[in-house]
Amino acid sequence: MSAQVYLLTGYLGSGKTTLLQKMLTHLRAQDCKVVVMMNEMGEEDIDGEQLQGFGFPVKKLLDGCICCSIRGEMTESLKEVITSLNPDKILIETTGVADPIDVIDGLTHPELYESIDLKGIISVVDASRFLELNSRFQSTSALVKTIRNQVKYADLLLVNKVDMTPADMLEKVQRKLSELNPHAPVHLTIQSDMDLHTLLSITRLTEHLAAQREAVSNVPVQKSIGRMSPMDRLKQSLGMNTSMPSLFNSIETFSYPFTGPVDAAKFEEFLYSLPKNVYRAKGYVLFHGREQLISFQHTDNQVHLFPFENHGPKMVAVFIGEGMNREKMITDLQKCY
Ligand SMILES: Nc1nc2c(ncn2[C@@H]2O[C@H](COP(=O)(O)OP(=O)(O)OP(=O)(O)O)[C@@H](O)[C@H]2O)c(=O)[nH]1
Repeated sequence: MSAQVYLLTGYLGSGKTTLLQKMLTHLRAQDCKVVVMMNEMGEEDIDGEQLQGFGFPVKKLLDGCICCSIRGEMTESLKEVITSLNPDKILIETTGVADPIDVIDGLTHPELYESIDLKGIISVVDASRFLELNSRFQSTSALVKTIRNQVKYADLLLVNKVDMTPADMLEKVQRKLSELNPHAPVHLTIQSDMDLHTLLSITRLTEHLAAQREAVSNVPVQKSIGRMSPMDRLKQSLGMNTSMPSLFNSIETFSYPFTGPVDAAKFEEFLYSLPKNVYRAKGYVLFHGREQLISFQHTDNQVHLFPFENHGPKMVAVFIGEGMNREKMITDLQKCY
């Protein structure tokens, strides 16, 4: 059985550890095998110390951010945690400056894919500081992009520190959050306090959105155009693909198990022609006429293929993106054999 993974994200000091402690108190009362993975930027593990008393193993990833410098370490730690502890649930608290896209990248390592069930991305927002943070840095800065992605890709938003936030500011924060992510349920909280049964029953928004997408494609255009831009409306009326940002803005992943060796040139061509909404592809594949397993990596239209010494991993491809056309991608992959 795969381990249910909950990813806690949110800017520095927003209330992630406070929430984690509440989740652990709740889970301690149940017969549940839990592992906590904590990531801190420095060499000192401050928050981890606060979690020692709960009786669950705490795996620490220090001195780097799991979304970048120690992403590989997170993958290795996860593999080790899953094989040695076989937990029901893994709670991962990221650093405040981690971009969820990159963390998902670390979580979707082809060797981990089937052992992990990402239940959801929970984002804690400090309501008293969100507007200031959002405008303090240049809108193009990497940090603002990260802060926005923490909201944009959340499956559930905790708008925390409501006790420190004036009512008019709170209203503005909520408006801004719903512009960035119109789909995630929003919970206003003090000390990250919310119903934990609801929190733990979270599901990925992409699952709902896929159902919505199907429903939308079956209804007359007029019924589905309410939230589209004029350009998208025009495109849809012409039968073209729309970007539909407000409808389908959520990061999703899927895996494709290869059924045998593929043609090297065709597969490389497939990778190079992946559309821009596929942010990442990676996995292991066998090519016709070659014995060695090949590890492949695709990002931003760059493709890297290298022989992989270890024959252990399965032949599988993992994709990360937004609004991906899975059927077309699978059809194209099947043409590579
Ligand atoms: N007033 C107020 N303080 C809060 C609230 N939630 C959390 N805090 C306090 O804010 C501080 C930071 O909370 P943490 O839970 O450590 O935040 P974090 O997101 O884990 O912080 P980093 O690990 O630095 O990213 C702590 O002192 C908390 O007690 C709240 O709703 N209201």
